[in-house]
Amino acid sequence: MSDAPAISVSGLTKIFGGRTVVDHVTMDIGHGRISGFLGPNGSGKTTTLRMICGLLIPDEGEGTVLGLDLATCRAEIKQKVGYMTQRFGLFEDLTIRENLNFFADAHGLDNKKRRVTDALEQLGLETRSGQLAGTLSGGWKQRLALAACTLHEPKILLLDEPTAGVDPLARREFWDQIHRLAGDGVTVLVSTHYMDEAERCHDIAYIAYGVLRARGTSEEIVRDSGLVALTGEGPGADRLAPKLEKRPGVAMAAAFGTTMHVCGEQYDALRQAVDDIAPDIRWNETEPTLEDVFIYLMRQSPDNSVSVSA
Ligand SMILES: Nc1ncnc2c1ncn2[C@@H]1O[C@H](COP(=O)(O)OP(=O)(O)OP(=O)(O)O)[C@@H](O)[C@H]1O
Repeated sequence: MSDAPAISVSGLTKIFGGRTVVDHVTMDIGHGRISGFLGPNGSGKTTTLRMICGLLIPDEGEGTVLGLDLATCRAEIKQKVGYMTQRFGLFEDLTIRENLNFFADAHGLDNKKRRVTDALEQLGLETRSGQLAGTLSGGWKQRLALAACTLHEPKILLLDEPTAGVDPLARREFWDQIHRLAGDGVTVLVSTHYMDEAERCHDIAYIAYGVLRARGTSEEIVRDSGLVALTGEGPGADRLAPKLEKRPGVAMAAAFGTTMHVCGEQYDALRQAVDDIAPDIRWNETEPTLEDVFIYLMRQSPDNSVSVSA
């Protein structure tokens, strides 16, 4: 395996109708890494994934995927990458096995029988291979979709919100599967809105309205944010958010159960604000969460997702 990153893009940009929806995104992803791709709706995650897998041509920027040039090798890249789109299309009135056979044929794969049998075994679906895909639960559908887009044994997997709307146990099992694939050397870039999933990634890229705002492990992202946080406990603590958010020094305030969680850029200013507003509440310093950082970054980023015409 070469030392070069599995995915390396620089200045990747996409413009739709005069609006820059991906704005000079630069990132590297190492082989066998699981990178989480997070950001508000409409921030350019899908568009970036499509450029990386060769489906969309960037308006600016360059990159390589498995050493192949994005500008000149799009056809080869498409063959080496597995891309699971949002609402990946399974045929509901075909059985599990028939769906897998279909995707194997669509890719023109050799050894179809072996590939489909292996996929069924990895999924634990051998005994149910004759079941109609339409009768599977949401979690199993997503696992079948993952099997369909890994039949050609891609070295890179791009997953676009693969577990949206799936229950926690099924999401956990799906992620076990992703970790197994990464253990076999597959590189994964996966978009998600779930914080628990972000924490299961080796590292994270956070994009807000086209601009990459943070990159690193979850610890690095929290540390680099420079945020500080306090948690308050006591009578009425959970109702203080509206008052606290108006105070200078308070970037965010939110109730968690009966406690109040506040964040700011400077400890002294944050402490002053909470002591002024709620001196009877017990305030303790806590670690900001990844979610705090993402909401903070999102609020600081100009929302370009709605075009305003004169
Ligand atoms: N083919 C297209 N033509 C015009 N605008 C587009 C096209 N595809 C995407 N967009 C716009 O580009 C922006 C980025 O969309 P994209 O789907 O990449 O965001 P996203 O981060 O994946 O969002 P979500 O989290 O909601 O899936 C959005 O404002 C979207 O409306």
